[in-house]
Amino acid sequence: MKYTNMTLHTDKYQINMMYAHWLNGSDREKAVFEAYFRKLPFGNGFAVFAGLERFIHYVQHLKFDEEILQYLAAQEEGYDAGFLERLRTFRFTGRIWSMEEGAIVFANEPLVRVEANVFEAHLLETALLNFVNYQTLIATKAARIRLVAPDETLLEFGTRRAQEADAAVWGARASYIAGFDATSNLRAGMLFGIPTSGTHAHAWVQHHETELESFERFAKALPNQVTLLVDTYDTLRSGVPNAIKVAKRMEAAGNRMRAIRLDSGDLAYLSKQARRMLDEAGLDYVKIVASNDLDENIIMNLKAEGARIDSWGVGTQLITAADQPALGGVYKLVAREQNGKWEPVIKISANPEKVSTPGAKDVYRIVDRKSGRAKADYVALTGEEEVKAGEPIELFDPVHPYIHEMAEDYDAIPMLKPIFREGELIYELPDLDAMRELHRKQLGLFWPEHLRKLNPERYPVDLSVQAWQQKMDLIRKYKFK
Ligand SMILES: Nc1ncnc2c1ncn2[C@@H]1O[C@H](COP(=O)(O)OP(=O)(O)OP(=O)(O)O)[C@@H](O)[C@H]1O
Ligand SMILES: O=P(O)(O)OC[C@H]1O[C@H](OP(=O)(O)OP(=O)(O)O)[C@H](O)[C@@H]1O
Ligand SMILES: O=C(O)c1cccnc1
Repeated sequence: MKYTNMTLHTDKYQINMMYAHWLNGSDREKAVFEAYFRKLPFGNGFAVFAGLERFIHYVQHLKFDEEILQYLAAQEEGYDAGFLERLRTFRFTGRIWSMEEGAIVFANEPLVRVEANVFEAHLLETALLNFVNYQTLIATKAARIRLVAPDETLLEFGTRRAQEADAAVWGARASYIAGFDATSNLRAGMLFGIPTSGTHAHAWVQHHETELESFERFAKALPNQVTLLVDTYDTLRSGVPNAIKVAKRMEAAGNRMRAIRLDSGDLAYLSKQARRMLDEAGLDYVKIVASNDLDENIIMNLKAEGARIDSWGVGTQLITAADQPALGGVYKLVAREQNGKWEPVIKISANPEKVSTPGAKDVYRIVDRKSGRAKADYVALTGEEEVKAGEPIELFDPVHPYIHEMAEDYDAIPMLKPIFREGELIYELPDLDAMRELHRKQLGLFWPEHLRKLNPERYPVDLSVQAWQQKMDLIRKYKFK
């Protein structure tokens, strides 16, 4: 890579706003921004948060080096030399709170909160949204696939179709957090410690005189890792019978074939036939892997058809989030410091869903003590004490306020964790297996109605009365002044 410094991985307007703040002398005024999305992807009932590790690394390594400063100096904006000098010593000195990777998250709740001088807070927007929107999208897609295949092995095969190299490795990581078992991408394996797995391509078979010879040679080369691709010529007449011959020879030498792979045709029919043939040959331990443009809908259909598939290889549809290629996460200013005091700010819109919720906020997952299940997420202003003390709180839907109830016997789990304080990293990033475990445990908090793939029941994200009241007051102020 020619250039790995990510500091200019931002939209030019951030630098222009930083410049204008610097010229006006407002660059050290404090601001609070929150990142959230307004609509869940894929019609799903939840999303899986991911992207924090990359964001932390980015924040820690922000540096306007000589090459960057020279590039900025040459821009037609004509930035003042004093501004460039200010950038030379730039580092992030603020505070950040975030959801943890693997957490179950919802629309209209803060996922990341940045409290910093406005100069620093602006710079982070683009990269933060870029990382979190993509990784959260892929983790959510992976979670949908995991939910339809709870007991099978899931292999991430997407690199060749990913939107370039970063998407491949970070997408592999996001998939692993949300329940995939392995990736075919060795770089993702090496960078993040994700288990890796690989079979062979049709080219291996085509490169030999006969399919049987190709299978034998492959089995000889990798006796502990033999998965044979059986659909190059004729799956049931040639591929499976040849694989059986090789498996039997392996048995005689004290080895066991792992699996066969089906990559075309009717995967339900072929897997049932192949299973029967393998079982009849006494090879019930040889597993069946399937691939070929799979997604959660096809996998669910295949299972409903009684397909005998132990392991699913999923590429294109997962890594490109093919049915929804972007998550619309946004980063909005919610408060600013004025004469040493915090002042909430609002963005009004003709579209009610786009009216922002003013004030710095925390998110609590309200878990009913009787059922042990999550009832709602409760978004409260950062200073509010009732929910922290477990006092009765009113849960009401901010879009339909007539829908409300009191919560009394609950545990409130604070969802936003402190990540940076005065520019110092204070969060210990868990390893990937701990993130997977966190994800699995969080899923267990929800009723299945909120998790189902098709038309899930909407999980409530409620505003505290104070947050709601403050929003109403500001709407009135701007609408009627
Ligand atoms: N029993 C089934 N029910 C529903 N969908 C299936 C079933 N079997 C396979 N599919 C899916 O149908 C699609 C078939 O795609 P397509 O016709 O392009 O594949 P093919 O012709 O079998 O193989 P190739 O990839 O070599 O073209 C794939 O997405 C596959 O996963
Ligand atoms: O289908 P995906 O979910 O993306 O999974 C990865 C695919 O990549 C490989 O085939 P390749 O793309 O090389 O060729 P093919 O499409 O002709 O099978 C593999 O055999 C899978 O079919
Ligand atoms: O290992 C495999 O079988 C594999 C890996 C990537 C893409 N298609 C298949």
